[in-house]
Amino acid sequence: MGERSKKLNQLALTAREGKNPDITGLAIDSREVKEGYLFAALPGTRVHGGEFIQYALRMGAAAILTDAQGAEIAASELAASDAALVIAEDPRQALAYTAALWFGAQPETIVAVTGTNGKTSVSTFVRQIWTELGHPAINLGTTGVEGAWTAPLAHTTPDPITLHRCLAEAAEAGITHAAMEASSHGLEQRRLDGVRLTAAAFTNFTQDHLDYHKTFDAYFAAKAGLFRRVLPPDGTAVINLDDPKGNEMRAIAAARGQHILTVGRAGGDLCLLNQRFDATGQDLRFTLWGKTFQARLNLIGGFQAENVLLACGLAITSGDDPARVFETLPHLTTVRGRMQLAATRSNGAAVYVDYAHTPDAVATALRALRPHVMGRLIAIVGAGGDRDATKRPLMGQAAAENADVVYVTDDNPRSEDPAQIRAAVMEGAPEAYEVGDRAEAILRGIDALQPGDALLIAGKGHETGQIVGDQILPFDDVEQASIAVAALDGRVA
Ligand SMILES: CC(=O)N[C@H]1[C@@H](OP(=O)(O)OP(=O)(O)OC[C@H]2O[C@@H](n3ccc(=O)[nH]c3=O)[C@H](O)[C@@H]2O)O[C@H](CO)[C@@H](O)[C@@H]1O[C@H](C)C(=O)N[C@@H](C)C(=O)N[C@H](CCC(=O)O)C(=O)O
Ligand SMILES: Nc1ncnc2c1ncn2[C@@H]1O[C@H](COP(=O)(O)OP(=O)(O)OP(=O)(O)O)[C@@H](O)[C@H]1O
Ligand SMILES: N[C@H](CCC[C@H](N)C(=O)O)C(=O)O
Ligand SMILES: [Mg+2]
Repeated sequence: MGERSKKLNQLALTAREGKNPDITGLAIDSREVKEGYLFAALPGTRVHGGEFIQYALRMGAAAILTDAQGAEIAASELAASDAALVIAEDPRQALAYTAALWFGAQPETIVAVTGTNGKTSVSTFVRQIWTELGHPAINLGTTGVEGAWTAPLAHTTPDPITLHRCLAEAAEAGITHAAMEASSHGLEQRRLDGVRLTAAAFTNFTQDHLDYHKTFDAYFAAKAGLFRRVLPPDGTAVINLDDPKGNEMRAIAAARGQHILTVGRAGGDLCLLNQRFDATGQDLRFTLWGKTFQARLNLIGGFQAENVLLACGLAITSGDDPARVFETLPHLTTVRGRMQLAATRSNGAAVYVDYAHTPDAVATALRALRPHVMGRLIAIVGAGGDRDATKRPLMGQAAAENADVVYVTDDNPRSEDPAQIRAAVMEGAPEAYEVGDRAEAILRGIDALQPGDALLIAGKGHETGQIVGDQILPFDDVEQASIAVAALDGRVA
């Protein structure tokens, strides 16, 4: 029996007596099962994975991990099979710990970031800081695996098999430091269980994902799971105190015996005293435990200072000298698709691409640009299909309140009627121009730019495709902005 199979057995997943499978791999999807695999048949939102046990057994599964319902669904097939059956009360949790044991290795230092907005930004900045300080590092999340090696990921927080495979590959490749995003779906579905976290950060809490979590309380509880359950008692919680939910999250972390490092403008261990903006970024003055520091940040957006200080908090709590951490700040670079200067018109007007896809993010991104704009601020906004529908009018409203001109366009309609999504966004922005075709909206927004104006193209950030029905059509806001500027100004942007 292989070493990994022994570990699985040690886990004593109540394996069926007398059956001793020689496990060769793990799968969460029956279509990926190969001879000797353990298939995790999980309860889903559309269907119970138990429906696929029969297929998995046919493909050679040697063990099935499921719950009582899954076992009942496939009772007759399981009775006729030699495969070990593991019935767990929470099979997602059991799978996550099984994957952690199976893949084994993890980077020594792993930190996670949760919050409605800013996860990708903070985890990317932590990785950039670590890299500057000479640590082999990656970040993993919405933009995939980035840093010392890169790979695409389907989810912000991957399923536990993908996640633990990725962490093991990273550790085996010599990566010592990893910063990851903890999405609320990922926390709720226990995708992070078994990850040996040393610290975690909380950015902020505003509306998103109510389609999945149903209520704000349930959404918050999912995020709090990072500090209540996943981060161990001797870890460090880095908390943004400026968010109205910051104190509640701090109390949750403290009750679990975690060390606390607070970040904020109004106070905190790491306290932002002053920001002075200019055309290419900002100069910061801040204190750490009462001692004052200054640093240059070549990043647009007041909120990026909060993200950067949270990242500093994570780096410091992971053992790096604070003064050295702060010395890296002038070297931090724009996170792909976050307040990214995509093009400049020949009249000097700037075009930014940003991933704002929540009401708070749309407001924050537009407010962040205001100090940099002499003329009008123009916004292009849309909302994704098959996602929280209640945020759509609020996103429109956030655009209408914070921009001078608004274009409402399509984001990723997915299975929904794009016209209906646009209508919902327009409820909050009745004066907006409605231009369904995203490329045309970008062209029109850029055409409207006068000297001193700026345009924010919100919603898709780094994405390189537009999801329409079952298809992913190539689409890249940065590229479209360049094409539009070239067409209008007769030159390459
Ligand atoms: C709502 C949600 O998170 N769904 C995830 C969930 O799917 P589900 O529960 O609906 O699964 P299902 O379709 O009912 O199927 C049940 C089970 O049967 C299995 N199955 C299904 C078909 C088959 O032929 N064989 C088979 O074994 C499935 O793998 C699944 O385990 O479990 C699947 C397997 O792990 C995920 O792929 C799927 O992510 C879907 C695609 C998704 O879009 N998730 C998004 C919303 C998401 O997770 N986003 C977060 C947040 C991003 C943010 O912060 O903004 C992220 O971390 O990316
Ligand atoms: N600290 C912040 N406060 C408010 N808004 C922010 C903050 N940081 C980023 N944003 C806004 O949110 C957008 C998404 O940022 P980012 O990708 O870092 O968030 P995320 O939490 O990873 O999002 P996702 O849930 O899609 O993974 C940015 O493009 C910006 O508009
Ligand atoms: N991680 C986010 C991404 C949203 C991006 C936006 N372009 C959209 O499609 O809604 C989500 O799955 O809700
Ligand atoms: Mg993200």
